[in-house]
Amino acid sequence: MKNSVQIKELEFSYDRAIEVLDYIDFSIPKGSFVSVLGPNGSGKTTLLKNICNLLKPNKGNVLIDNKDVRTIKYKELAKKMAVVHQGNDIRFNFSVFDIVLMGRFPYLKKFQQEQKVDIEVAKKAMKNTSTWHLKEKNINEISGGEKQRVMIARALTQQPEILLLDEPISHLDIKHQISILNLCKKLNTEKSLTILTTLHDINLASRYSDYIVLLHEGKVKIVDTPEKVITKEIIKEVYGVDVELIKLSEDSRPYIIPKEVF
Ligand SMILES: Nc1ncnc2c1ncn2[C@@H]1O[C@H](COP(=O)(O)OP(=O)(O)OP(=O)(O)O)[C@@H](O)[C@H]1O
Repeated sequence: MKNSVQIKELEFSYDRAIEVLDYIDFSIPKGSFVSVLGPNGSGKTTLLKNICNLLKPNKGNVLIDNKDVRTIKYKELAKKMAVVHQGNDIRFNFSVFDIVLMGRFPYLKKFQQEQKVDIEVAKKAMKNTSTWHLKEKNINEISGGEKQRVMIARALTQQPEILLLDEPISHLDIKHQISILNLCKKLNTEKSLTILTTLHDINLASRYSDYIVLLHEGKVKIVDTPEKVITKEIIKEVYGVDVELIKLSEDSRPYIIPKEVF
């Protein structure tokens, strides 16, 4: 199987004294759905930022389709990979539609106006993320969950081959959590879009992922299928929580219920 992303012997620190990522080495097969899990501060966001070339590793490198990400031109990379970061503070008063349409920048020449096709792509992405009704609103006058969906629409407007998502469902209610993950899964199965997402919800990660990368204190504890990663022993070791595992009859995936509840 071909790999979309290869992370090779990667090490990173914000200040040289403290290693934040320590020898990260794994590959993401083309068209797979991969979740990055791990406790607060384990390095998930930092890893994503290294993968999309926002941070530079101290050692090792990231290959996208066998090319070092640091050698790929900005627009070329933006056609391959779209990223939805956490936070998304936008200082200017753009309309939601203008923000989504900005996702077409890799396809436009300098000062070139968006064409009909660009508008159609943006509209489709907004319909898919249930944000079309927000199109005329000011980006700073919508809710946190709505903004999160708008930023996903913008990323999809880039028509990438790889989608990197940092906590994409953290502000969403259960209905929108499921609809965003279902959309990702649909694009993943039907269009072979490679998905790499950080998540905190272990059960949703188990339900949707082909593979889970579990980070612990800046190191990869395990990369494997949900069945192999989500065990009582591993969850206890990494999160320090006792859990019960359950399996539903309709799928073979493990789900957890915490035991330490009073
Ligand atoms: N800009 C920064 N400068 C210095 N240290 C940072 C910076 N950003 C993060 N860190 C530190 O790097 C480590 C990893 O942080 P990171 O945000 O990658 O973790 P995370 O797994 O995404 O956490 P969370 O689940 O809380 O979002 C933490 O110890 C954090 O304090």
